[in-house]
Amino acid sequence: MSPATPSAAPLLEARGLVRTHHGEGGPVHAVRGVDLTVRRGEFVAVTGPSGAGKSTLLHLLGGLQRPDDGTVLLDGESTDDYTEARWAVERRRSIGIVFQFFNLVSNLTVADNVELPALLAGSSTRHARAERERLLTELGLAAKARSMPGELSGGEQQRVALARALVNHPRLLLADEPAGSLDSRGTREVMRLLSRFHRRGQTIVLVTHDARLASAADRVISFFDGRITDDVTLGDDGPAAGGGAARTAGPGRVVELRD
Ligand SMILES: Nc1ncnc2c1ncn2[C@@H]1O[C@H](COP(=O)(O)OP(=O)(O)OP(=O)(O)O)[C@@H](O)[C@H]1O
Repeated sequence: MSPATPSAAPLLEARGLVRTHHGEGGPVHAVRGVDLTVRRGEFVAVTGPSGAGKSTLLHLLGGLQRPDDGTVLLDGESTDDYTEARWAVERRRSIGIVFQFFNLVSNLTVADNVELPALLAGSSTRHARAERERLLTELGLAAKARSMPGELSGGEQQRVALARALVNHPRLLLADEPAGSLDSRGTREVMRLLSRFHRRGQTIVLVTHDARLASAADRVISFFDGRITDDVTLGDDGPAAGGGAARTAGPGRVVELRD
């Protein structure tokens, strides 16, 4: 199957995003004015050194943190007036998130971890179970449905987290260093799965400090000191939409991550 062709309509837009953290050591200007447009079907990687502000940016895009200035638009709609509750609904229904440390509910089985967001979003028990079975089978975890998260390897836990993030068919998947705590095998597996879901049309924004992982995406944004410093569409002659100087690059893709 060939990669999904992004449509013209932006799924996600950031305009002039600014976020300063106020810690004990004084203000940290984590995001200093970011303009970014992500089209439906794109797989965008945001890469840069530790402390560049990548996680903060991802948190702003998913409503986990609020910007000091600027706007996030989802499907063209401003989120400026979104309450925490509204963002929570958005994350339950249309924005899936995977984190470096999985964030599974440790006292729920694998099956329940995956079903829970579906039930919270209003799915029937039957539908939630069917979706859970489909995803766990696809991710090679059907035999682990009754296990507790702590009984699984890191790679398996991250696959459960991926199933949980995808169970409601979100428009957007945000991934924050999803392979950051995995060994090389687990890393390859997670990246292969991200590529697979992307080929089926899943829009993904991946944050990683690892440039090799970033090259599994079809667009790579370099982030440094709170700003976009480069925006490259890989293996495509068209410019990337919005934010930073777009250019194209053919070679250097990490093809072995694809299945
Ligand atoms: N809640 C917070 N309070 C204070 N400072 C913070 C907070 N969160 C992040 N920072 C600081 O903001 C800067 C950007 O952090 P962020 O986690 O966004 O960067 P990153 O590029 O994702 O880094 P890493 O790759 O190490 O996760 C860092 O200097 C970090 O210490």
